[in-house]
Amino acid sequence: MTSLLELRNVVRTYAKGGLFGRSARAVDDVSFSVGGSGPEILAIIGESGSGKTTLARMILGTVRASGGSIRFKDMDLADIKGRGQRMDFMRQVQPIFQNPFEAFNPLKRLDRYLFMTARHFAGARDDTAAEAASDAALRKVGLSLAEVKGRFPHEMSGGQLQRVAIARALIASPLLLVADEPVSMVDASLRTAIVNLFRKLRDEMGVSIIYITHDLATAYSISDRVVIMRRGVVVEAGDARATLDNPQHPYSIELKNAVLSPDTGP
Ligand SMILES: Nc1ncnc2c1ncn2[C@@H]1O[C@H](COP(=O)(O)OP(=O)(O)OP(=O)(O)O)[C@@H](O)[C@H]1O
Repeated sequence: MTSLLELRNVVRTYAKGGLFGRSARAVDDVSFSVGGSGPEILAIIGESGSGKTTLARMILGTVRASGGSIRFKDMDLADIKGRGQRMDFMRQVQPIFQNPFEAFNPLKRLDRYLFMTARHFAGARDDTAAEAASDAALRKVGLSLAEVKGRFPHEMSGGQLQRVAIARALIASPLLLVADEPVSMVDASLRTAIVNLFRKLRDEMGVSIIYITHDLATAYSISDRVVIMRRGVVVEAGDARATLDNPQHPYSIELKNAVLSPDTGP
């Protein structure tokens, strides 16, 4: 089985400015794959500035790699051309952002986003079809269209809104979700619900998820594999439990010791 997503020696540099045109590597020679043996949750773990968001943007195709290759289902992202190919890729690879209040325009009703996605990515031809597709997706995240219709973002809680964002992504029937710190702005009590939802999406809908986080505890509880990054470089990668139970790299050990209290495990 070929991987759903494969990164090989991916590099992203940014100009540092200054007289000599120096550049810095936000992502430096990163290789890993996702979904080689069926749907999975891969956590990318690292502290602020380790290059996680840059990596997510390259996978979503919104930032170009400066070097290396990113292949989605055997198609190099650099070769995607024209609106048709771009829309097809966007349908299959959907983003979930950190702050759902920033993901939605506060002046726009939430159902507008859902209906628009249903029309663009789920082939809904009229209002009835768009409503049906939206309701079906909302039900997968424990909501319904009746609860969301006509409401503005500020009329929902952070946890509800993040579930609406996930439902919007699901309308497209994606194969891969790229979730960048999706629970860091959500109350602790709702974090587990969203984390459990990701598990359900993997198991029941066959969606693979790249779960980007600095939180080792949630990464441990949901991911199948982990990639630990520091300053743009992968320092350790492997099976989630094995890696986080027994980290080998000094940075991973430091991260584990710093973040987790002894009684919460891993
Ligand atoms: N557009 C940009 N221009 C210049 N430098 C950038 C740009 N985007 C990111 N960087 C730099 O690349 C490095 C990695 O940033 P990135 O946001 O990917 O890290 P991160 O792990 O996601 O951090 P955080 O969790 O704080 O978002 C940082 O040093 C950052 O300053």
